Amino acid sequence: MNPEAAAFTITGVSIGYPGRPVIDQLSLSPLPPASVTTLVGPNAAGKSTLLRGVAGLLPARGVVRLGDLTLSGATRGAWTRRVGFMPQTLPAGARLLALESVVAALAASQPDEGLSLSQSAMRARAMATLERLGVGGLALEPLDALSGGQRQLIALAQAIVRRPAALLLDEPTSALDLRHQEQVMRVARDLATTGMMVIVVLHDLAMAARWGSHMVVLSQGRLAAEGPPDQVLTSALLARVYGVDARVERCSAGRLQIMVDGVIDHGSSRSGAPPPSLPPP
Ligand SMILES: Nc1ncnc2c1ncn2[C@@H]1O[C@H](COP(=O)(O)OP(=O)(O)OP(=O)(O)O)[C@@H](O)[C@H]1O
Repeated sequence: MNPEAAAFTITGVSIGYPGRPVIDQLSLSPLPPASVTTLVGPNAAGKSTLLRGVAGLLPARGVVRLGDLTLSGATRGAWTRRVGFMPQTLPAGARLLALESVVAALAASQPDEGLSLSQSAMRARAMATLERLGVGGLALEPLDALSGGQRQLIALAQAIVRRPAALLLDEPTSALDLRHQEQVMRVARDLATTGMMVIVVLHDLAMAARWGSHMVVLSQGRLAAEGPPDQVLTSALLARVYGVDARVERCSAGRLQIMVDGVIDHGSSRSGAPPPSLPPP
């Protein structure tokens, strides 16, 4: 168990952009160490804004706490060493090799760690992280030359190489094939079993239900629901938050499946009809 393992709490948090409030006074139940929470919600609900705010990349009001450390009270270095963040996309134009970029992410945490890994130890840890994600073969490739999915895996390696106590992953599987999706979610779960608190933004609700023990649903910057996925995911929630007519069923393997029957328009239900503003086919 990670000795830094501690609950992650978000209380009365508001985050936004100049002239554009997005997250409004959000409070969640404490997210315990050794857990995977999935963060879901419609486009523009504020999921990325929330993660970026609690990662310390956007100004946030309210209290974000990891154990006895708070976002507002910690230095940026102390917070980012303990709270790892994987953005939706890697910044464009990075000229580094993949391995160098992971070493750089690790090196950035060194002064705060109170220990100084040698260059070769950092390279070894970075290489092991790439191999764990199945992309050791990309180590000497320039980031600019990688596919979208490959860049996503390198971004994940950069986030986890520091071994943070809390890990925030923004749609880590959006560009990945089925095998890599499975691999990434397994890594997230394995990291949680070492004591890490992991939050993962996902659009695939069945995947979110499968991999998370706790689900948070955001809608228009506010909390729509949270709790165990099989209690949160109901037809009523999907209608209210996503505007779809859908059924939630358990398949023979015991996993939740979502079957969407149509879009809810003007009070119609299960019509499957296009919105009235569209021309007839
Ligand atoms: N840099 C920015 N400046 C101003 N507004 C922004 C900025 N980034 C996002 N927004 C706005 O904040 C709101 C929430 O966006 P956010 O990206 O957090 O949503 P999301 O739930 O992650 O969406 P998606 O599922 O589409 O990725 C949107 O209305 C968006 O237009």
